Amino acid sequence: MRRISPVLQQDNVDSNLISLIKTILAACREISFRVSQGELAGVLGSTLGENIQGETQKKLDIIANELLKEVILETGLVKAISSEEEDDTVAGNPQGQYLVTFDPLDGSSNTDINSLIGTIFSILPAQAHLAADDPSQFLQPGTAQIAAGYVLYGPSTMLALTTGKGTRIYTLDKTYGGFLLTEELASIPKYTAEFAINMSNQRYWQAPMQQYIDDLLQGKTGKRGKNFNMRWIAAMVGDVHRVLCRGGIFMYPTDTKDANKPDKLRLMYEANPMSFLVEQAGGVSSTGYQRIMEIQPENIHQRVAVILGSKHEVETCINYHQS
Ligand SMILES: O=P(O)(O)OC[C@H]1O[C@](O)(COP(=O)(O)O)[C@@H](O)[C@@H]1O
Ligand SMILES: [Mg+2]
Ligand SMILES: [Mg+2]
Repeated sequence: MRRISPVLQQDNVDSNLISLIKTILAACREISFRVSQGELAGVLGSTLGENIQGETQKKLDIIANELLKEVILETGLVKAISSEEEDDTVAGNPQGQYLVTFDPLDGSSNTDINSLIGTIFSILPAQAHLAADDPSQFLQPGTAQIAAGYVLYGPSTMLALTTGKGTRIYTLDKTYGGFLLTEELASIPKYTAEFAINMSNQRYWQAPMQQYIDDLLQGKTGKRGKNFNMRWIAAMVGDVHRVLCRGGIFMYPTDTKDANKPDKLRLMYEANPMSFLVEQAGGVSSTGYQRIMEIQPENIHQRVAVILGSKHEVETCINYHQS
């Protein structure tokens, strides 16, 4: 099985970018180790703090954020970072070639039940004309991403990574200490009979999503003419991993549950990197109205509606939004 560096070299990835990716993965290996120690490492439970988005921070959110921030900035390759757990962007080397955004710990509510969690990251090009402490340098659409990936801390620790030449899946070999390629090119089946959505929000969705789900739930005897199964992991990283492995449609639509928060998932830390991975595996990712990677971000903590996965099913869902 192949290690990461030769695979990336074969894809003609710049040596600085390879070294940045490997540094991010070194931090993820450390997070993976601490996660596997659970209560023994004292990493479970909540802190007294909240992040900028008013969400209670888990101890692991903070630990993962600090680890990633420190190692990424130490490389000297990065001009600034932006994290879900940081109110503001953090400046690095003014000469750095890259910007990194990350969700240090996705699926925080799963930490206390020993269930799936992960780290999501995205790498953008630095903007020469903007200062290292200027947050507007991050306001680039997802199409500008140079690389994106996630590390899933599950029964095994797995990495999905793209640099724009397909999405590859690696598994952490804990004896050797590095990630080995275990799936050359992920390919999301075009058709699916599996959906993922938080059904408890149904009454708060907009009409097109209500109608799409209603029709889908009718099964074989309804308009769709087939039965669907449902899964919900409560960690986007776990749901997207399933979609990459066997297809499916994952949705977190706009809702009216909280007037201050019509959308839940974050564009820069969750939606864009996952969209890049999904598109590179032959899937589709949209808000229902627009390709997610073409959204021009207006602020770093912006949230968006997300519909992603198997091409035919996502396009069917998009049609409900456009009729
Ligand atoms: O509470 P819900 O509706 O199940 O939300 C689950 C969603 O929230 C998230 O956990 C948000 O991520 P964080 O843990 O990084 O805040 C997504 O990963 C997931 O899809
Ligand atoms: Mg998250
Ligand atoms: Mg998070």
